Amino acid sequence: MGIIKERFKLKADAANAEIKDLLKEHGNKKIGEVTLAQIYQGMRGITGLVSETSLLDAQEGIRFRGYSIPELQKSLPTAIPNGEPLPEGLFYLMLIGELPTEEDVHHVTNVWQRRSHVPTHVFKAIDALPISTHPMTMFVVGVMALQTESDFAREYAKGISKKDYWNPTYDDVMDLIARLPRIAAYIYRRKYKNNEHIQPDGLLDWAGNLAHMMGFEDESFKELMRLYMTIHADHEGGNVSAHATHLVGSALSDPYLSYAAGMNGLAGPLHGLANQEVIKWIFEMQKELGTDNPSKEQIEDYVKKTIAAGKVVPGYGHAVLRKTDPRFTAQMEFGKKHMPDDKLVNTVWKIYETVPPILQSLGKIKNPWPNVDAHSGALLVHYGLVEYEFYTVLFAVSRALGVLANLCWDRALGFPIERPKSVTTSAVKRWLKGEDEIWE
Ligand SMILES: CC(=O)SCCNC(=O)CCNC(=O)[C@H](O)C(C)(C)COP(=O)(O)OP(=O)(O)OC[C@H]1O[C@@H](n2cnc3c(N)ncnc32)[C@H](O)[C@@H]1OP(=O)(O)O
Ligand SMILES: O=C([O-])CC(=O)C(=O)O
Repeated sequence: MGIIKERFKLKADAANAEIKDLLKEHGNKKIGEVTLAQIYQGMRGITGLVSETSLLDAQEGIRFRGYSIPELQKSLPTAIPNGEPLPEGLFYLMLIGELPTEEDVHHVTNVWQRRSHVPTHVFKAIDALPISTHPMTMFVVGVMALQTESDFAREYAKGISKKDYWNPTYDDVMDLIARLPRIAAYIYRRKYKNNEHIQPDGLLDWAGNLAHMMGFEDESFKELMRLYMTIHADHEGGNVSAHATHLVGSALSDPYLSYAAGMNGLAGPLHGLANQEVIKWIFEMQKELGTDNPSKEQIEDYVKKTIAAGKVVPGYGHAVLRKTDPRFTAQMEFGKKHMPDDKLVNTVWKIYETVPPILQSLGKIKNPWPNVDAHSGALLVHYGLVEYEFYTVLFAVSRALGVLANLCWDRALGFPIERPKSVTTSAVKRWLKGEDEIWE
C-alpha cells in the first residue's frame, strides 16, 4: 500500500472510532430548528452535512482544516522560493488533516505524474463534439469517458465488502485528479489553439504542468495557476458542486460519475460559471462605454442598468459569506505584486469600490461584497488567457481536490445514501390546519 493511502487509512480508522463514540454519547442533541421559509428558500442556514476538508466562516471566509488562505501561503511548500503554495500540499492537508512536509508534496506530485495517462478514447469522445460546444460540456464528457477506468465500479461489480469501499475510491480519486490537467489542456488547445497539443513535462508540478500543456510558459502564470488551484479547491460541503458530488457519491456512484455530477453544477452561472460572466460583463461594459478605463461614475451607471434589467451583478453576493471573500483578496494581492498597472485588473478594483454600496441600497441582498469569481478572470486575461468560456474548466480542475478528498472520507466513514424528506405545498397547508403531521 502506498504511504499516503496508508496514512489516510490510519486517520480514517481513528476518525471512525471517534465519531462512533461521539454519536453514542451525543447523537440525540439538537443542532438547529428548521422553519417553513427555509425549505422553500434553498435550505439556507440549515446544517445538514458533514464535510471534513474545510469550514466556512461567514465573516472570515474559508479555512482548510483550520488554516486560512494567508496561513496556507506561509506554511505550504512552494515550487519557487517565496512562491505560491503547491496545490498538492493542500490536497494532502485536506485528505490527511495535517500539513505536509516538502517530501510529502514531492511524493504527491510524483504519484500524480505516474497516474496521469489519459486513454485515447477520452480524446476521441471530446473530438466527437462540435468545436462550438462549451468547454465545460467538453470537460464533463471527457470525465465521463474516463469512467471506463474506475476501480471502484470494477470492484463493486465483483462484489467488494462495504468496509473496503474506501480503497478503490482512493485509487480512482488519485487517478482522476492526476488526469484532469491533461483533459483540460486538451480542450483548451482543441478549441482555441488550432488543435495543436503540447505533451506534459514529466518534471513539472501538477499546476505548472497544466499551464505548460495549455501553452503558458511564463513562470508568473505558473505561480498564478498554483494559487488559483489552491484557493478554488474547496468551500465546505454545502455549495452546489461539493454537495452534488457528495450526493451522487452517496448512491455509490464511482468518483468519476460523482465528480462529473458536481461539475455540471459548477457550470451554472450562479456558481462557478460566474467567473466567465464577470469578464463577459466587463467586456460588454467596455464596449458600450467605448473605453477600457471606465470611471467610477460610468461603472455605477452600468451596474444600475444591469440591476434594472433584472440581472445579477456577477461576482457579487454569496449564500453564506457576509464579507469580502478572502479568495478575492488573495487574488488582489497577487495583482498588486505582479501587475499593479494592468487596466483590466484596476477596473476590477474600481468595481469593488463601486458595487457594494449600490447592492446594499437595494435592501434585499444579504452580502454586497465580491466573491472569488469577481477577480479571477482579470488575472487570466493579463497573461493572454482571454477565452473566458474556458475559465470554469480551471475552477473545475481545482475543485476536484476538495470534492474528491471529501469523497474518500465519505466512503471511509461509511456515510449512507443521502435522502432528505420533501413535502408538497398541499401537505404544508394540511399541516398548518392541523390535519396532517407530515414532520412527525
Ligand atoms: C464560486 C461561487 O459559487 S461564488 C458565487 C458566484 N455567483 C455569482 O457571483 C452570481 C451573482 N450572485 C448571486 O446570484 C447571489 O448572490 C448568490 C447566488 C451567489 C447567492 O444567492 P442568495 O443566497 O440567494 O443571495 P441573497 O439571499 O442575498 O439574495 C437576495 C436577493 O438579492 C439578489 N441578489 C443577490 N446577489 C445579487 C447580485 N450580485 N446582483 C443583483 N442582485 C443580487 C438575489 O437575486 C435575491 O433577489 P430576489 O429576492 O429578487 O430573488
Ligand atoms: O460556497 C458557495 O456556496 C459557493 C462558493 O463560493 C464556492 O463553492 O466556492
